[in-house]
Amino acid sequence: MANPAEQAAIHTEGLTKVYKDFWGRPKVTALSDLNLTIHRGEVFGLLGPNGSGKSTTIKLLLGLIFASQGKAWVLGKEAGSTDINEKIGFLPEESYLYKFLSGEETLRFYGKLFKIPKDVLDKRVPILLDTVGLDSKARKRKLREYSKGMARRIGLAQALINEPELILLDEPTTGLDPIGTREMKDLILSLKAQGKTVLLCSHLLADVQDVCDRITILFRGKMQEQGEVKSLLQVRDVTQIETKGLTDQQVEEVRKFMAQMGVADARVTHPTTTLEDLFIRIVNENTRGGLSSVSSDVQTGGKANGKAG
Ligand SMILES: Nc1ncnc2c1ncn2[C@@H]1O[C@H](COP(=O)(O)OP(=O)(O)OP(=O)(O)O)[C@@H](O)[C@H]1O
Repeated sequence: MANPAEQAAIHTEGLTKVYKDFWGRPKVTALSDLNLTIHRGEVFGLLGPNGSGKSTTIKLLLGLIFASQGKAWVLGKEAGSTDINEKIGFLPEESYLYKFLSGEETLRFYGKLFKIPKDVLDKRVPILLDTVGLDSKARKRKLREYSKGMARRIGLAQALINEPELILLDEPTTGLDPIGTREMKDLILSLKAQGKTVLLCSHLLADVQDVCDRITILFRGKMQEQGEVKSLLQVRDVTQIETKGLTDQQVEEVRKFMAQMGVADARVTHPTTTLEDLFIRIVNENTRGGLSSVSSDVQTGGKANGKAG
């Protein structure tokens, strides 16, 4: 039988973290007995309110802190093994990038840290900047002039500089407007299409619902729920039939038919869209070039009010 510790992108068994105080006495149980298997190629969501143990889990997977009990494997090796770090990309909640470097210089700098040859970087850097939607003006500007959305984009490009197999994203849509959020979600889906594994930590439930195959919900360090997004959200005792273009009279016929079948509380309504879809449709309808032209307006239009962390 396949061994999940070797095969899975991430596998944990009884993973527990107890933070200790200055005197070495147990202070906070941040993570308790986490058993998790994330398959290669899936987008997996780690959900939970503030303080539920999401960042602790990421730090354990990256080998930045040690488990108090249990074990974690990443890409078939024990978490923290030096030879797997180069296969991992990480976008922290706050990107600590150098404010005096431009977007392009930032990527070259991190590329050099990974010892990526110059000729490879010459090709990869512009492709990555295109991928995250930083145009030719934006990529030359210093990060201290970047808006929060731009800082998030360059943070993601930096996380991808080593062409990682596994990408850990901590609150990737923080600070992004609805258009930037939609683009980030599309990017996550394109990473999945390239066969990458993505672990997405967030408390923004709509974002997670849109892109994740499976999720785990953490609360006070304990796993509360785990499964496929679709099946977790399915309301099993309600049947929904969708169709287009029914006249009011036809709707009335349907209602009568249901009543004849003995269905007392049938609701025949029009579905609602999401606020995000509505917002993006309005922006698209009012912009000649659609979404991409809006994001480049935002990048070049002097909206550099936020700070790159
Ligand atoms: N270094 C530390 N020392 C002591 N307690 C800590 C430490 N780091 C985190 N904690 C505590 O562990 C618990 C889990 O924290 P963690 O940062 O993992 O949660 P989180 O789900 O990532 O929260 P957030 O969404 O706010 O980032 C919290 O109670 C937190 O206060």
